[in-house]
Amino acid sequence: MSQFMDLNLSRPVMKALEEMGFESATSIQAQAIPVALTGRDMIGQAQTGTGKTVAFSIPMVEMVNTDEDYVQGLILTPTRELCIQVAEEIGKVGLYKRVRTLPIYGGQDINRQIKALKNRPHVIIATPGRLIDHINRRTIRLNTIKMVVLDEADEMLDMGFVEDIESILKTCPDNRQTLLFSATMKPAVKSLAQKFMKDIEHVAVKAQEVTVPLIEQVYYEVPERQKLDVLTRLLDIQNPELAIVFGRTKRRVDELMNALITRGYQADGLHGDLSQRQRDTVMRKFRDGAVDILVATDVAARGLDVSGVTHVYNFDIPQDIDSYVHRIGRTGRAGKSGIATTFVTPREVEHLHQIERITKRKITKLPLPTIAEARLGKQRIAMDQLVDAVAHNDLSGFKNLAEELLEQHDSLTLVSAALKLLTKNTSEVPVTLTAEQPLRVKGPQNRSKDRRGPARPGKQFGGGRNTAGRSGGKGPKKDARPRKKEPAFTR
Ligand SMILES: Nc1ncnc2c1ncn2[C@@H]1O[C@H](COP(=O)(O)OP(=O)(O)OP(=O)(O)O)[C@@H](O)[C@H]1O
Ligand SMILES: [Mg+2]
Repeated sequence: MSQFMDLNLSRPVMKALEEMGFESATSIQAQAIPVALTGRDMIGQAQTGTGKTVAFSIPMVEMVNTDEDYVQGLILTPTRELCIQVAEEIGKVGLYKRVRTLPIYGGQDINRQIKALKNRPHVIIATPGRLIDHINRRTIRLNTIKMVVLDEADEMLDMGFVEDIESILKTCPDNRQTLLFSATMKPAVKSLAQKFMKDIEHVAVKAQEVTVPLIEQVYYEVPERQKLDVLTRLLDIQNPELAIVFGRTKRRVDELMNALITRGYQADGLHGDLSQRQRDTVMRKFRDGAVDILVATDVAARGLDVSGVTHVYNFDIPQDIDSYVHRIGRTGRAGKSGIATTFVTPREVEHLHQIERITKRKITKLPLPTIAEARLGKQRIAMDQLVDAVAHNDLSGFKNLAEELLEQHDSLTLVSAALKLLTKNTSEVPVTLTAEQPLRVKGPQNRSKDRRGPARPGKQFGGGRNTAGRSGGKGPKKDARPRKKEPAFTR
């Protein structure tokens, strides 16, 4: 464990880190920060949830000269939610240095952004599409940029942002510093790096495994039409603090969210067809714990850091192995443990084994949960609620009635009745979901349904070359128009 103290950081940054409650630097922070502070270009790779955001936020904040009122730093992120989150994190690191930050993302009123730009932010955090819009309108100029960070660089390339990113990097001064971070890398990133970075230092935290050991990984072989019952049984048994359930398509996410609500769970959905206002509301409710189940497409797979996510469920097996790594990485963050559960239909079992082979990690097969186990789980939840009420509620207004009841019935019967009333009885309400086709990505004719663009040798199910992915040469896709970026069948 390294101390931040050893990294030669400025006082305001040290004070901010202290306030954030960080005692020591994580491995990637200890390794990447000194390199980045020298001004060198860097590729940083470390497992999910290991603090890469702070690893680039510190050098960024240290680099900014707050005596100057122009944009000096740029951070690109693949999704809007991540853009907001990274802006908040860097805002915290830069608080005492008074670094002004501004998130710029699609779906938000552009005039509001133009107005906010008048406050002369030092660091802009942006999704590529919207940034390009601003560059074209000349409302943002990048000729004063000293440092660029690409967070989740591989994902941005996968999403078809390659042309946008190239044109953004071309607009920045040649002598800028470029940092690139992700938990997963692939050849396309290397070729981007070769084109736009100089004298690159590779900082990779040597991990035994691609996935985080603190995440327990299990799977269930379950026929498509039984998935919902199995999920609700698991939710009853496991009673997650917060859970993310990943579905393959937007339709799937909508249907699943409604099904869970029908069965009495507090769920909400996130995907690219929602308005930005809806997306913001969903994320806020999930972060506040007002909903405890977030049903989402892969739009939530990358970078999102919500504390309290104890469980991730892959209701549908992800389209590729990197997506698996990032999805399950929404739990087991910052040293906490988590459980990642994947459903595979009988025809998809081979995909699961491929994930095991490539991540070099066994995923344990478990027997399907029974109705009896789920019933017991629900009763335990009811019991917890009752015990919680005993501990945290002022019950004085109920005591007279309670005494009256105890004159007529014995306490065992009364408590049992209270438990019965508290036990959820909606978990088996029949709901039908539209069936998803099993994952098949072997032949080119199936690839048209593939979320991912370029071939990723050894990482993609089936291994063959992709012919119709998202970066199929159809030009840049703007995040201002999420529908284009997120094919209906994928997100
Ligand atoms: N030095 C530290 N000590 C304790 N917690 C930390 C430290 N640095 C970061 N964290 C916390 O760890 C969590 C994960 O950090 P972060 O989101 O940066 O991970 P990441 O490596 O970017 O993961 P991903 O690959 O999923 O994007 C955050 O809640 C962050 O506040
Ligand atoms: Mg991250």
